[in-house]
Amino acid sequence: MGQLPSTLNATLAAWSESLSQLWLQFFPRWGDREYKIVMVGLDNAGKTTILYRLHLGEAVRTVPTIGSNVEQVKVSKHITFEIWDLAGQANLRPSWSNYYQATNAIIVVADSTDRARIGILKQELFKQLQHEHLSNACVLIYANKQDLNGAMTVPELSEGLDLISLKSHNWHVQASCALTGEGLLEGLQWVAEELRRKEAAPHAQPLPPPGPPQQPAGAAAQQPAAAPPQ
Ligand SMILES: Nc1nc2c(ncn2[C@@H]2O[C@H](COP(=O)(O)OP(=O)(O)OP(=O)(O)O)[C@@H](O)[C@H]2O)c(=O)[nH]1
Ligand SMILES: [Mg+2]
Repeated sequence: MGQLPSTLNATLAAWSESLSQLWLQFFPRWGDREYKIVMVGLDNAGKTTILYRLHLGEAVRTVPTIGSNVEQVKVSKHITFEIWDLAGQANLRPSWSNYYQATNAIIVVADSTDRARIGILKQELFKQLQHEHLSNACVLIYANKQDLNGAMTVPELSEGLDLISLKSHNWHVQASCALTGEGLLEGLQWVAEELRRKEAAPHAQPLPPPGPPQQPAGAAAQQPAAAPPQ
């Protein structure tokens, strides 16, 4: 059999690629899906430790984050989360909203031993959830540092954050220890289930389409995956 001319070959390949992209767009359950998650919380809560525990499977040494870290975490065969870890220091919190566009879920990390600042975390939580780009996001709260003496239990933390009055968003509190990884995947599985449930709902608001990661306005330069966390 004769060979197809190379231009025809290239055209056929391009068509085939476009068709498969179109297919994935209309039948996303049959293709891979990527969702954007933003992780916030006060300084020293354990956000960066959580991100790298999930991404690398080990506890890394951290320094306080200035800017952000972002990594991909695969939660199932077809679902990948792009998780943004933001800086928790008080003067850096105003930058959080620069990252919210097209966010599917927000993770709030609490240092469960930090009883003194639970009121500040509550204020931040309720303030952030008023942001228009988070109106359709579900909320996972990690009650982190459960390995430490005096850590608030999940009911104690829920009360401290007054979650009973949080009606605008679906939320879930997950006990966790970032050093061992305990509870981290369970939390992400809740998020995955929430997103699946929303997509399956007959009148679900459309989720932002999967696509290349967006560089948030004003975001700090990203580190390569292998660089040590900030
Ligand atoms: N015992 C214990 N220590 C933890 C846990 N998670 C994080 N840490 C420690 O808490 C400290 C702060 O952790 P980070 O991950 O840097 O905190 P962060 O929330 O990213 O802080 P910022 O970047 O300043 O917002 C580090 O010394 C971590 O090792 C945990 O589950 N248990
Ligand atoms: Mg950090």
